[in-house]
Amino acid sequence: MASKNQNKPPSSPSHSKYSIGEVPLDKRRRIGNTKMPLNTGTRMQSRQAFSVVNGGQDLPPTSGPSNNSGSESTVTEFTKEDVEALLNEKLRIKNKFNYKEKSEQMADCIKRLKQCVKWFQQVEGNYVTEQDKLKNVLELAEKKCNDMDLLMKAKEDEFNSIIMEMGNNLESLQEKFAKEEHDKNDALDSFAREKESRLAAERLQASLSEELKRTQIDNAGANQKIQSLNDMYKRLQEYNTSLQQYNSKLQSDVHATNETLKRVETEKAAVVENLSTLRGHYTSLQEQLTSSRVSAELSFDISTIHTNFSRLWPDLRCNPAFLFFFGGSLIALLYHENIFSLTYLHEALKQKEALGIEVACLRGDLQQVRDDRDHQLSQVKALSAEVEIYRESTGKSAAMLDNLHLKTNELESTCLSQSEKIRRLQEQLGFAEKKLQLSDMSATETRAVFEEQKASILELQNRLSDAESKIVEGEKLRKKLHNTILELKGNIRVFCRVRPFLSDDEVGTDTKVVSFPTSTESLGRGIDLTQNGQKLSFTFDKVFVPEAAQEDVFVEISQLVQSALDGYKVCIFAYGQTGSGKTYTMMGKPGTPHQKGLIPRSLEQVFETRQILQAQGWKYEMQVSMLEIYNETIRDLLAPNRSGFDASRAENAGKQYAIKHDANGNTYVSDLTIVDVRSSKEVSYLLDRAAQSRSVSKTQMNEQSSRSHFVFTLRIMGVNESTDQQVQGVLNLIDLAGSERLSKSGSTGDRLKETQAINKSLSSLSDVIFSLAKKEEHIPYRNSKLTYLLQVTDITLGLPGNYNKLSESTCLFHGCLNIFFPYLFQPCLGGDSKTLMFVNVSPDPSSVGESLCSLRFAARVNACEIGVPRRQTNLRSSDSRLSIG
Ligand SMILES: Nc1ncnc2c1ncn2[C@@H]1O[C@H](COP(=O)(O)OP(=O)(O)OP(=O)(O)O)[C@@H](O)[C@H]1O
Repeated sequence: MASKNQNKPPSSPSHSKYSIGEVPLDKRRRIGNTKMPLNTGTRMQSRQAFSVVNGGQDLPPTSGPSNNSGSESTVTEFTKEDVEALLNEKLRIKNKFNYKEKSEQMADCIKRLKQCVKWFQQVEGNYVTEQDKLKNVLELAEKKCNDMDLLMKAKEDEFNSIIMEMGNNLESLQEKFAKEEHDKNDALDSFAREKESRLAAERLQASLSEELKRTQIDNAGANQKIQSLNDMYKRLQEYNTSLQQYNSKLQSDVHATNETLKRVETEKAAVVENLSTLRGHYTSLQEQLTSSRVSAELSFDISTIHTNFSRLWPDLRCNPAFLFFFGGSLIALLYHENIFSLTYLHEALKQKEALGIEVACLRGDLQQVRDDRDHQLSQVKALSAEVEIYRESTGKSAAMLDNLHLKTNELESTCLSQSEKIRRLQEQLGFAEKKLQLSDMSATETRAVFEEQKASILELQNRLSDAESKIVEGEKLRKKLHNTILELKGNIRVFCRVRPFLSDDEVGTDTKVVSFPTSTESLGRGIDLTQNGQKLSFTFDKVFVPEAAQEDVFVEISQLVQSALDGYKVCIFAYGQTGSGKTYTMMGKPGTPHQKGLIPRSLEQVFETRQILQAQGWKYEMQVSMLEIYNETIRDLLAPNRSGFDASRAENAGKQYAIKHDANGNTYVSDLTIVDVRSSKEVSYLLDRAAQSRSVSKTQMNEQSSRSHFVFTLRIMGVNESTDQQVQGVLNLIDLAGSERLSKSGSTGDRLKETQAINKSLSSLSDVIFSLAKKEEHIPYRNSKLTYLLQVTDITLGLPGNYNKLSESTCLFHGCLNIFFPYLFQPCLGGDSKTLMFVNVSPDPSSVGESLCSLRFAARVNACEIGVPRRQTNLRSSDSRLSIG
């Protein structure tokens, strides 16, 4: 700028000249916008002074007002031309020997030179004050920055605790919600059951009512039947009674008839006896008559007797006793009065006739009696038959009666049972109605409880959504803070890890080459290396002592892994001498889960966090690729049927695995296998496969030395359904091949070639990093496959819109399907990525030289700033295509 001004014509001093106080103005603005005070009045004055010095020829008249003119304390400003003019000024003396004029001119010149020196001193003083001020400002800014850092940490802790609390709240709310849901379901179930039972009870009630009606009708019919049966029974009883009365009458008649019959029999017997006696008497009397016909007088008497007798006869002839008595008396009389009977013979004959008549009468009577008797007997027989019939009919009627009784009893019992049944049914109906009422009440209660629960669920859901939105907000804030902190820490960070002594290391050496400072400032961050008695100190972001466990190391990088899920490109690589523990740090020790390295732990965290973020609406898709760079050749470690080192060569012979560019300037590796993964187990399986395929061999320094750079890439694509946000993060985990000195390794042949390739690529890596740090225009990424790949490690799909196609096809053969697609890559090292370098160091004194080289390299990397990380987020576009970061 100064030279530019020098070329301008002196006629326009306002353009060509500038005040020295103004020159650093731009600079000052750059430093901190703190303006130096410009004394315009003083400047004008000095210009006037100069015009005086220059004889008023060079400078135009000042346009501004002149302040403090003539003041001794004012300082005149000088331009470069002024100074040069002053220095080149020659004395204009006409007379060489006019010493007075000469001395005057010289004094004037000295005066102006003094003014110039004074002005320079003042400018310098201004610079010093400005510098001090700037220093103060810088200190203040640093202090502010530190305060901010502390504040950020405190805020982060606070937010972490809030997030945890919210997480706990969410969990408890979710539990509560689940419980409420469960209760609600129970209530709904019981409500449905109650409803069902109510319906069943109603159905039962209806059927019971119908049955009751039927039974009532049956009952009415049965009652009518009973009534009619009762009537019939009564009638039958009456009939029975009448039959019994008739029977008893008949029996009494039979009895009376039997009595009469007996009496008649007795009378008959007596009459028969009398008759026989009378016959005897008659015979004797006939004899007597024959003999005593003589006596006529007797006839008279007999006739008298006969007359008397006849007179009496109508009264007595019906009396058998009289007849008997009369006959006997008569016979006795006749007998006793035999002597006198002749007299009365006639009368006797008359009497005899009368008796004959009487006998005839008696016979008639007897016949009559006999007839009566026969009649009576027939009557008795008829009665007996009737009785018999009656008895039979009585028996029948009894049977009928019994039947009737039985039937009545049956009917009564049926009636009773039906009454009982009706009673029971009525009871059941009452119960059912009560139950119905109860179930109605409980249904109402359940409904009320259900409504309450619904309200509380709604409230809980609202609270849950509030809590969720708070969590989302908190999560956003956490991410922001987390990434601000990471950015403040620097986007390339260096961790140093010292491995423990191994059995193969030099033992018995008294000198410990690696030590760790214990001062508060360097604790956990410093490492001292002693070489040839000289202690060299290094400071990194973190230094892990040999005793540090894998878990301790992972804790320190877990936040970086989280960044990959938040949509950042993250690159973690292990650098160091061969056998210093790079593979152990990245992969861990196979077969010992507690010694697993950062890669498996990172994947576990990624998948665990994915699970947690799912609750916030995030859905992630992950893709994995693994490759190695061996002797400047890319090898696909997930290529199909790749089981061993040699096999891979044959298998992948046809594959290009070339890093290419497309028309958009994107770079991709062709033919690389990408596998969709859904769990850390799947990735572990792939890692095992890759480990088996890696180029490993025994060296003097390491039993199992990795002869290649191993690049593990996990591409994370996240979509938040609720916020329509998308993130694309990349996690690159790289186990570099170990650096080694050719002299020390003693490699020859293929091993020598390997070692040379490794060393070349590592030196290219350091070149790239330092070029980035220096912000050079040209970054020599292309000097090695490793740097070219690190520049382009963010694997994305080559063809927009192919993602869905790939997902579909990979899902079909999910697991270990190999798909040969071109994949795009974006800058990883530098650009907008977050990079962490592990420098692995061996404590072995024989490796001190190598360790020093590694630490120096790491220290230089630590001092670099290689870009500002940028998060790859998008709002989902309508065609749901994932954007490429
Ligand atoms: N922190 C550690 N704790 C226990 N053992 C370790 C640790 N670091 C490394 N080792 C052991 O040291 C040996 C060499 O480690 P490793 O193979 O990881 O080195 P490397 O740097 O990967 O070597 P190379 O570059 O040759 O592959 C292994 O046997 C490993 O188990």
